[in-house]
Amino acid sequence: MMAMTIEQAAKAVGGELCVGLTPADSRIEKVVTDSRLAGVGSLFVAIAGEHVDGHRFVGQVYHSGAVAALVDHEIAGAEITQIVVPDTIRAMGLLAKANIEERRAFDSPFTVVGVTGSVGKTTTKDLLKALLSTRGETIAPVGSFNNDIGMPITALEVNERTRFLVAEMGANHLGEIANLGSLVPPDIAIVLKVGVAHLGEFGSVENIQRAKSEIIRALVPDGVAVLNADDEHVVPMASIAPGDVVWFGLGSGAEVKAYDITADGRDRAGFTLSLPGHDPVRVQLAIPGRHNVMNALAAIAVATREDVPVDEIVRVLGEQTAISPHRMTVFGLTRAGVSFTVIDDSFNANPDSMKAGLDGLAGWSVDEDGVAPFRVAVLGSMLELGENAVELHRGIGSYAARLGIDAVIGVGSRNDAQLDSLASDFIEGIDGDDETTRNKPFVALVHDVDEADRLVLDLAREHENTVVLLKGSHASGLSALAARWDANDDLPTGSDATDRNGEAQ
Ligand SMILES: CC(=O)N[C@H]1[C@@H](OP(=O)(O)OP(=O)(O)OC[C@H]2O[C@@H](n3ccc(=O)[nH]c3=O)[C@H](O)[C@@H]2O)O[C@H](CO)[C@@H](O)[C@@H]1O[C@H](C)C(=O)N[C@@H](C)C(=O)N[C@H](CCC(=O)N[C@@H](CCC[C@@H](N)C(=O)O)C(=O)O)C(=O)O
Ligand SMILES: Nc1ncnc2c1ncn2[C@@H]1O[C@H](COP(=O)(O)OP(=O)(O)OP(=O)(O)O)[C@@H](O)[C@H]1O
Ligand SMILES: C[C@@H](N)C(=O)N[C@H](C)C(=O)O
Repeated sequence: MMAMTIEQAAKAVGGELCVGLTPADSRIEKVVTDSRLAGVGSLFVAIAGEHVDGHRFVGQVYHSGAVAALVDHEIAGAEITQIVVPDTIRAMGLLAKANIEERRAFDSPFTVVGVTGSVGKTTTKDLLKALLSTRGETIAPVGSFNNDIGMPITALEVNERTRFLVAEMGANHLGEIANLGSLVPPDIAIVLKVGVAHLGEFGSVENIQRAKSEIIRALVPDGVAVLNADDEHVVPMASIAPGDVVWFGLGSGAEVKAYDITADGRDRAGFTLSLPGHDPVRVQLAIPGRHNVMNALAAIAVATREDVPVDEIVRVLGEQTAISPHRMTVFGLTRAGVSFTVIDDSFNANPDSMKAGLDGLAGWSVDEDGVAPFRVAVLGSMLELGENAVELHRGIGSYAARLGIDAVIGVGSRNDAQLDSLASDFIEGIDGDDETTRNKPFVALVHDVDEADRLVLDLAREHENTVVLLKGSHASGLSALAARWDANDDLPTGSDATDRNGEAQ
């Protein structure tokens, strides 16, 4: 972070300073929210969580070298100097704001790129970090740290040497992006897509559109809006842009545009990139998922604006295989003597990203021995969709069948009736869809990930070249199954495990 003393930090957050054994003019080196990460020069922000209240650790962090604690009530007897505020999360946001203002006042170029959208933020952030890092030190969030805790944590890493900050801004309520944008106003703001993620919380697509447009309103004067030209809900945001608008997409309205899109047998997309003032150039993405063409275009729009040469863009995107975990991560697995391929897209789910994941699975073609894939979709329920949830789940079941997916396993829950019922709606969507009845996939409803694990093994034993997509909301537990498979941990035991898994016990 930028040079800041405890006293200055207290002023920035409007807190009351309770000076302990650390002098008020001690410099803060970094900000942590976890006492286990506190070290010399740390400011520890105490946050009350679901399991423990971070205030419990205020007494300890002094002994790890921390210089101050941000608290919502004074901890009596603690040696460390404390800054007392009404709300520590809010205060951490104000500290991040002060950090960015300090950086802007420092005499060297610095650019904040804000990224929002219903899908693709983290992927775009990862691609952007790789591209902008070729021009200067770039800070970007860990994973999808995109809320009022994660974004300030990221912004507080900015120091004198930082050239770019990529700030991911997420929301499931109106006003959240406005808040993030007021803390860290972007110089460039990307709006990827207005979809239906968190439709239940937002109430309507129009509200999602309003929420995403908050990032444009938060732009600095003359800030640049990078907008999806193909999304009817994003296009109107140009009317509130304070400066230049850069359009990306596949249609005629785009200036940063992809055409002649192809995909290899692992669904890695290639496309011809058209950029104003440049000859068309071929780009091959190293990450799977045709949907990532749009994310790549948004990142390219910013990169070209920041003078990353086109040949560098082509090279970086062609080499960038790693994005944040559980997003279309592909790995092979031999489990209980059975080999299959996993596409782990289990970070979360909504109808747009479910379709993208299923498209990715459908995009797999014959293996090197010419064996056609047996494509299995293991789908957990999608949460936060409100009154449209049943219909949207049925629509996904029917979408999977129409893509020709060979097997659909809905993963419900023994403990959560809503998760269980929505998972069964995937199957209902297939059963009730006349257009798919002639070519129906194998379908099954299971009630926990152990059952899904065993069933996938059965299918993979029967079918050579089985490819399995894992996709569901966080609460569906599929990311835990992905982690279990990645580590190739033991098979679950269960009443029928011996029969099903034979030698695996
Ligand atoms: C505060 C915190 O970090 N919480 C994390 C913690 O939660 P939990 O309640 O279990 O915490 P604890 O009770 O264990 O601890 C409380 C605090 O005490 C600290 N502490 C603990 C032990 C100890 O020995 N010493 C300590 O100091 C501890 O560090 C805590 O500070 O753990 C959970 C599991 O790992 C985390 O999930 C939880 O993280 C919270 C939720 C969080 O907000 N983290 C941010 C860093 C963040 O940005 N996380 C993002 C999630 C982003 C998000 O939620 N986004 C919104 C909007 C998305 C909208 C988008 N889809 C769109 O369409 O725009 C969302 O609703 O999804 C991430 O991790 O990805
Ligand atoms: N442009 C896109 N169109 C459709 N689906 C997409 C797109 N980009 C990503 N996805 C899907 O969404 C999943 C999550 O991607 P990513 O983490 O980049 O999105 P996000 O917006 O950051 O999500 P969150 O808000 O939950 O952090 C991907 O694994 C993929 O299935
Ligand atoms: C976990 C949270 N950030 C999220 O993305 N929730 C949605 C509903 C999901 O898990 O799919």
